[in-house]
Amino acid sequence: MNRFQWDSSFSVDFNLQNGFSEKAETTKRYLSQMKEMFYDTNAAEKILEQEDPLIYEFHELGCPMREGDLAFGTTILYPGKVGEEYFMTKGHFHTILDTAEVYYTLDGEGCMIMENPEGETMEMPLKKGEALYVPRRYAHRSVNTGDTPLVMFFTFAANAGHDYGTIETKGYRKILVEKECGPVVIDNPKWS
Ligand SMILES: O=P(O)(O)OC[C@H]1O[C@H](O)[C@H](O)[C@@H](O)[C@@H]1O
Ligand SMILES: [Fe+2]
Repeated sequence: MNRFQWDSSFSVDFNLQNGFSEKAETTKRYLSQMKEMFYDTNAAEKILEQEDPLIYEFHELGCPMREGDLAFGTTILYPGKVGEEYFMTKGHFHTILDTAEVYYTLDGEGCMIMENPEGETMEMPLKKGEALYVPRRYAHRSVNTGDTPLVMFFTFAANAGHDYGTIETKGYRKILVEKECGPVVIDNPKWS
């Protein structure tokens, strides 16, 4: 749905603390929709016996997928864990692989896990007040390592597209888990 005139100028409210907007459309992802993505499937099943927690939600503006436009919005990733693994977004490659993305952390703390099709991986902290550049060709998944919502503003080429398939079937090479010393990046035991 195009509620905005993308060939004209417009402004949108985004709350600095919670990322919410009156104008944007909300999409919610619950644990039941992504339980296979966490490495400890038993821990996920156990949580789901009691409740189906909201893992994250994002707020977009229905930008047309046109070359030259910029899609933007916010993601609110809630704190929590499935077993030792922190709540995270599904993550994706862009269908047009050669397109980058910028994230600005409005609140909370976390980590961006990235990998390219050649298997090179990168992890970068998401810190309140910092912008993070996700380069072309890298799949990106954000992880909340704190105990408050991780709130991020993002923008990317409107025609980039989302490719979940590769990540959904193979998973990420690296995952972020909580150990006694704090958050640690480890090899994904489920990765194949
Ligand atoms: O697409 P997901 O991995 O579920 O993440 C949710 C959303 O958050 C990101 O910030 C992206 O820029 C959005 O395009 C994306 O759809
Ligand atoms: Fe993206």
